[in-house]
Amino acid sequence: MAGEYRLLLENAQQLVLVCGRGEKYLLQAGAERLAVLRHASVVVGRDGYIKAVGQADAIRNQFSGASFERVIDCSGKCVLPGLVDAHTHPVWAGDRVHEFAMKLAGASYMEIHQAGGGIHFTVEHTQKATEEELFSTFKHRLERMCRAGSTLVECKSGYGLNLETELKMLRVIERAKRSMDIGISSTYCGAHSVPKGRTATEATDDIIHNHLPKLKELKLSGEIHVNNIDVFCEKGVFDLDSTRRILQAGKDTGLQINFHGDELHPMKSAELGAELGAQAISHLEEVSDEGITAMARAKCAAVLLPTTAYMLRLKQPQARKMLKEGVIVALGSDFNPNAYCSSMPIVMHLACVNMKMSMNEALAAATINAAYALGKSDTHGSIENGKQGDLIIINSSSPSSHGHVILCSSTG
Ligand SMILES: N=CN[C@@H](CCC(=O)O)C(=O)O
Ligand SMILES: [Zn+2]
Repeated sequence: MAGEYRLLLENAQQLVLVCGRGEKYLLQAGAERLAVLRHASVVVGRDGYIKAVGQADAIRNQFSGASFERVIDCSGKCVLPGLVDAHTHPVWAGDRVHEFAMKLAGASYMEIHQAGGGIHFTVEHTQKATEEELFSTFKHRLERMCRAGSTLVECKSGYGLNLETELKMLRVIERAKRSMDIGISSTYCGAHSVPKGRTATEATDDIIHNHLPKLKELKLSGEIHVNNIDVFCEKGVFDLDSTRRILQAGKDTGLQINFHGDELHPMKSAELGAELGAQAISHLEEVSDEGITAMARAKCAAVLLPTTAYMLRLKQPQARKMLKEGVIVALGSDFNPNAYCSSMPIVMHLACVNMKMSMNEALAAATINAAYALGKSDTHGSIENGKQGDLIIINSSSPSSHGHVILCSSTG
């Protein structure tokens, strides 16, 4: 085949497609049998999309007359789809390392929050920071994520709470979306905490009557395009009723529902998410059995966050039960000032050790299923013709050994 192409990754020892038949997600059985080709190659076109995947010999013959901007010999190496991080809070100012000492001394996450620290501390500093300062630290954080293999990252606002600062955060995320070689799914999380001096009902009304209409206006003018809506549905933060009102209003504005639920207390968040048609719910350490059943039925992804349970010494989310019941299990780093982990390989490792997921389940959860949680599994999360050429090469012949990412190519 003649023509000009961007990239040829040639003769990988293992080309881990994850899936290869247009699957939108993998349940337990599918995750156990990931699609893998040996001695295989992949071609990415100049538009950044995958044009061919197959045995190295067949690709060599098929593209014998073609030219490539870059050819990489992947002999002895392993190629995987770029990792997808389905939950991060990466835009903020103000270090909270002092709270780590408080937690080690026995304070709980909620005790610190209720005493005006935690999210409130970060909000105070983020409100004062300039857009430029926020962008500069955010950019470095994204670069670190990319170096660890993430090529698509969900990024939340939520340390502004007032409209002005929420928009500042969303503008920063939008700027990265347009200027950086990493995919971003942006989330409006104005209901991350109840602002000091307000009730949850007042905050809910403000979000519904002021924040969401403004987001709609900015979308129409092409200034900011947000993908998801999030609420921290938790005892002492937003109760089930306020959560329902905000999520429904967000959905009516055209946003995908993707929210924090059942983290510290059982809230029936999973049941609510399934009823509202949520694309995903994160955390779920305290999910009920009925909630798990409802999520499986509604094809609502569970975004599990092993760093949070580790950092806060919470009980682990019941990954095994969710998988057994047919829930789509995805993973996220939950990168935030309280859980400073930008590496999806570490997240996958924690998921295996602490949540008892198999290595293949963790890989499916950090690729195709995380892409599904963001409504992007048509274009991301596996190595298939027509998908974005987001690929990582590791200097190891097997995806599960201790290889390092040596190239992370994202077409943004
Ligand atoms: N639980 C709520 N939000 C974050 C933590 C944010 C913070 O503490 O700054 C989470 O997902 O873990
Ligand atoms: Zn979070």
